[in-house]
Amino acid sequence: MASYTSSSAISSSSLRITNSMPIKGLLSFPPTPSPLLSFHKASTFISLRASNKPLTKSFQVRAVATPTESVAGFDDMVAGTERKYYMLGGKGGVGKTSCAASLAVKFANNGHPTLVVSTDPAHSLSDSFAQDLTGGALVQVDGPDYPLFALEINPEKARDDFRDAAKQNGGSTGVKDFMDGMGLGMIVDQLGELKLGELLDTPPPGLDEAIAISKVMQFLESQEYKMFTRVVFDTAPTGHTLRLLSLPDFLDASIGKILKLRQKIASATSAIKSVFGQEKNPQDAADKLEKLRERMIKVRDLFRDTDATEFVIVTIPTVMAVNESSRLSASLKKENVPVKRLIVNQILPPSASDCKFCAVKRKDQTRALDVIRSDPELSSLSMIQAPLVDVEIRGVPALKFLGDIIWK
Ligand SMILES: Nc1ncnc2c1ncn2[C@@H]1O[C@H](COP(=O)(O)OP(=O)(O)OP(=O)(O)O)[C@@H](O)[C@H]1O
Repeated sequence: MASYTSSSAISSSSLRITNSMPIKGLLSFPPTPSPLLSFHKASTFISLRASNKPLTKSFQVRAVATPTESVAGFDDMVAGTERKYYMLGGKGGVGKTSCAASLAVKFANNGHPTLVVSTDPAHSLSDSFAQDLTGGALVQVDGPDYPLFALEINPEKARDDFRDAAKQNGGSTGVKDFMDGMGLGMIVDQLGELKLGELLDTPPPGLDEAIAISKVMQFLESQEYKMFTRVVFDTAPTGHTLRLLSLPDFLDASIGKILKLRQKIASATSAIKSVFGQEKNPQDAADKLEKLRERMIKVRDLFRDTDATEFVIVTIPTVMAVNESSRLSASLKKENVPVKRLIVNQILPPSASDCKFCAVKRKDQTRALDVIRSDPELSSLSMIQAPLVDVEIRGVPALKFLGDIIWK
């Protein structure tokens, strides 16, 4: 059993225990990974700080742990230099961002130039890293050993781009009215069938995210971003993710139809041509839409690529969250999205003397864990148990701490 004191480095160069309290246990700080967590003390204070920088921020994390049922298989996740994508998703508030950010930190500390992307319209990556990552551009995260960049995609901006491209290609209600007035009923019918006006004016949940992910694909195709060998997505809560999965197919079909329609209209009458003549460069708009369509197909294929992609479900030990995770797992399987791991986050740490509240809570959690073990969808997944720690997980040192517990 390892014993760490104030002089022991608990990680690669960036972190050091700075107080004098000993930590005893099998906490898996490199280089001594352990398959089990078992603590002598239920909780121990450690203080972490970035060693190469002035001690502007020092904080304490109460290290708590609980026995894990299986390990994450991080060796497998970190192996190879070809690019891999990890998408973390689950019910709102279960800890998706914390788990995604901790995985990204761990990849970066293990030699992978890593990109972590939030496609959740309610971003919390900035909060998680305690760094301003807003603005829709790549921002380098301070702290990890290898480059770690974060990107919060602005879904509204992405949607506006899409809306503009689609409008220029005949999707707007204005063009629809015009064509109606011209007696081109057949085309109007097709537009009606596409329900495009509705789609663009009140986009269904998930559209933003689909477009955001397609935007990320656009980034990743460029030479500048070729360096990233691990890409971690912090996705929106379950409902959005589920809709997102069916959206690329839907959009693929819709955009294909818009493009065909555009061709038909363009050759129909010169009057209609003049409508499209309002575009500065109609060919540009068509190309933009065609590119978006291609990226949508890539996104769809990426979700199903067993070699390159894995969807990790994050849940908490409550029956409600577990049931939702089960439905998510079923939907992902139906869509042929590869899922192997389930993180059960915020498990109460062991304690010799539970208060009444904790005892009831623990019983509840045990019941939820039993539900997972007997759930036909979830029982086959590798279950990773992550402890509830009694401080907020904020900043790289704290994320490293969490990551070293979860990703082993
Ligand atoms: N294992 C844990 N122990 C203690 N606190 C945790 C743990 N995991 C997450 N938290 C805290 O729970 C809160 C929600 O976590 P997080 O933002 O990661 O969840 P989320 O699923 O991404 O939420 P949302 O659905 O709102 O995006 C944060 O304050 C985070 O610090």
